[in-house]
Amino acid sequence: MGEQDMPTGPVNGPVSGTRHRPGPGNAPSRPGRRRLGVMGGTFDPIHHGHLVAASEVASRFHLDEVVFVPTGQPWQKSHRAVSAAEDRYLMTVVATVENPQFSVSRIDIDRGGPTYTVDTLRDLAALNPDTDLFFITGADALAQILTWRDSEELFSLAHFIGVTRPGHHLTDAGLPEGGVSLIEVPALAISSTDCRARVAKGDPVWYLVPDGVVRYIDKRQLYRGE
Ligand SMILES: Nc1ncnc2c1ncn2[C@@H]1O[C@H](COP(=O)(O)OP(=O)(O)OP(=O)(O)O)[C@@H](O)[C@H]1O
Ligand SMILES: O=C(O)c1ccc[n+]([C@@H]2O[C@H](COP(=O)([O-])O)[C@@H](O)[C@H]2O)c1
Repeated sequence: MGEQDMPTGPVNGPVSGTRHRPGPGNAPSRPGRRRLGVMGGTFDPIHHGHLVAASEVASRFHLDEVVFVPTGQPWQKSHRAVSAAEDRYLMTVVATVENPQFSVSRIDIDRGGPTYTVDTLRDLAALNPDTDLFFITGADALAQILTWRDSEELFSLAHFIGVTRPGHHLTDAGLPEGGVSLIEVPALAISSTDCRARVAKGDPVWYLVPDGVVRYIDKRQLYRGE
């Protein structure tokens, strides 16, 4: 099945409101350049929804690598306490260590201050010459993108890939034409919020997050008092 022929029907809600069919067909493809996926997130904790999204986009967009970038200070999550950046960073390393295509960057943590994706992409572009950047977002994050800092500049720095997420409507309405691709990924109704709540209640998170992350949460006693 060719990329343009892939099913566009809903897995967990319609992929609609698009100006083009979902898929990588409108993503830039420039010969000789590296293709680097960027998966930004708070990862508190990282779960299989993040990993499946990154893996699926890497395959469909023929990416050479996906770098996971844990946020330093996620300013749009200031209404709740976020775990220490070092814990979120280490859980992300533990979760990705066995996949040779995955890596983790500390740039947003080490920059300090509130995390803005425009800074993430500027820094990654400077560190990676001759590379095209593909920023991966779930449907919920994509819907908020016009509230991000310098949102108009984002689309000149990277191609954005919106992925389906159970309970959220995936759309590129209002976003620059050609700047975004929408794709369907295997539906995993997992959120970090739910994982934290489960740990707080004493419910298992086995198989929602990688085994090493279950052990890390336990070792560091994360989310117990929430
Ligand atoms: N189950 C999922 N399927 C697809 N994309 C996801 C899924 N969970 C998170 N994402 C995407 O991964 C990125 C990082 O998400 P984040 O670290 O905020 O996780 P979260 O589960 O949404 O966290 P929280 O519940 O704390 O808000 C965002 O673009 C988000 O939309
Ligand atoms: O740039 C911004 O202003 C901005 C505002 C909110 C979220 N983001 C980015 O969106 C990604 C997912 O964020 P979050 O808060 O849903 O984990 C992560 O890379 C954040 O840095 C970026």
